Amino acid sequence: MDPPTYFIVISIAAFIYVFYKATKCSVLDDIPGPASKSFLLGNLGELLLNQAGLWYFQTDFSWQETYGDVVKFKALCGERKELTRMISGKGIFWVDDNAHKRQQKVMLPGFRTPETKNFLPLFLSCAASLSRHWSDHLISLEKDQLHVFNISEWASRATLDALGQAAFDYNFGATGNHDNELGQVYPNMIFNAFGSPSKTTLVMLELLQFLPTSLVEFLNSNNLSRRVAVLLKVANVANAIAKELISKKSEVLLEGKGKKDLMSLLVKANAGENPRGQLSEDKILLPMRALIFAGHETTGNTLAWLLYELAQSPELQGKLCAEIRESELSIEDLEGMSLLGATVRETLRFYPAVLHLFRTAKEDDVLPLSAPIIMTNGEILTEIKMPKGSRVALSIPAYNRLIIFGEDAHMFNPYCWLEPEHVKKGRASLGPFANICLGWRFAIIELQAFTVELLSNFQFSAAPKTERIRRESAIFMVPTIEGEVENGAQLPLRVAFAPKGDE
Ligand code: HEM
Repeated sequence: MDPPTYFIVISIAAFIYVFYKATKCSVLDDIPGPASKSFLLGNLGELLLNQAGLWYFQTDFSWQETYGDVVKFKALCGERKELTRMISGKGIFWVDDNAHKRQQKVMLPGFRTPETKNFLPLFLSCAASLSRHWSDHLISLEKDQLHVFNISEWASRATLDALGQAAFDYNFGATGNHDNELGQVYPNMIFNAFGSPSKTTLVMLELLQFLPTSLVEFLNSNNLSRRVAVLLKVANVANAIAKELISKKSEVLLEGKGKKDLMSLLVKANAGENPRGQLSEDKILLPMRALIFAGHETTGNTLAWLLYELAQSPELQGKLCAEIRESELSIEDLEGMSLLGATVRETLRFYPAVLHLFRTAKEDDVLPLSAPIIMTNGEILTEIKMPKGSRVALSIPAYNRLIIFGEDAHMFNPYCWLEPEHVKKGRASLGPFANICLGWRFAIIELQAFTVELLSNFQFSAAPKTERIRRESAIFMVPTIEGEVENGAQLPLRVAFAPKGDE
């Protein structure tokens, strides 16, 4: 078949499939939910073209309030695998079943509590490097002149450097404007690839996911669209650096001089596996891109949102500064800073970096419900029968505002984590710390270290554009400015030197 005919056949097959999907009846049809807004996109536009989470919990109209905690919505929602491959390679986020377990097992030793705690000095040093950069800039200004930094950009750069050093013993040079290629292509990568998509882009992305993987891989590898080009560029640079790093790590390990960064631990753990459980040489590259993806934009965006909240609340900022002043910077002290811990936890709840988890039932299954739901036909269900192939999108922003987090779950209130009752009701083990992220300890210590270092040196307050901040949905929750969304991730805050001592 020549390429044009092949393309026409594929397009017709895709259309028939889409038509079949859009009109097919399902046992899930009686679950309450909004009417479909578009034949091709269903309700996907409402989910992905608005501010992150808005459709679940905005006060004047919300899916959560109108339909409850389980909502049926229409979308093609094909397999997300190709999307995942393009972002993070065929690593832990792409593989299933046994391959997933193998990758988890090999990565786990790097994420245990003692190993993660060892990263504290390194995080503090990366945060100090950001502080120096900002200080130099502030010193160069006229006296009393306040400076507005794009916190989003700097948080992204600094957390990329922290990840590079902790995970790979590698300097991306993102904070210091060095000439590292990866340090240049990674910041803002997610927004450039996924931020503010048009309806056409969404339809194309959805349709791509119904084509055979090999064809999609071929199309993507040759596609010159701006968004795909961003991802390809990052993938190529990351793969080249990963290869260079792995060969260095293996040599060092063979000489018995392995370091304590995640990648060295991973190469070591893999070498210690029995040959059947070992990842092959090319597969050991896979975690690197997955780790950069999972461990940089997540903490970068969370840090930006945390500073945003502090800028809105001088009282909270002052109390945190006081707590930090009274403590040393050891790991024990960090653990003892209860308001700091509560603020980080509340930021993770209120601004969840990851917006959705997508899951597909591999076989007929039953989804138990924590509370009964009333179907449109009046039936009351305490569990949902999920036929094989059913797709579920878990909204983390919606989950994190459930009543289980308290009556004031719609407000940012770190103090609630200090109330013994709040934690006793089991909330501590929910949401932010749910058991799905390998890097959660890493993330908490990193966020604490950055907050301590930055608040020890600077004061944050709102800038003129701060009130126009939007929560952009770009796989992650990314801050942008109303009216300037096309300029990418932005969180402008005024930064000044912190008053010294009792000033
Ligand atoms: C604010 C920070 C973070 C948040 C909100 C977060 C959130 C998440 C979520 C929701 C998942 C589940 C994804 C899915 O199943 O589709 C996940 C998985 C994962 N995260 Fe994180 N993460 C954060 C930081 C980190 C860091 C710093 C690292 C590594 C340095 C990391 C490494 C991973 C890995 C390896 C997985 C895959 C685990 C598996 O599939 O078994 N994360 N994370």
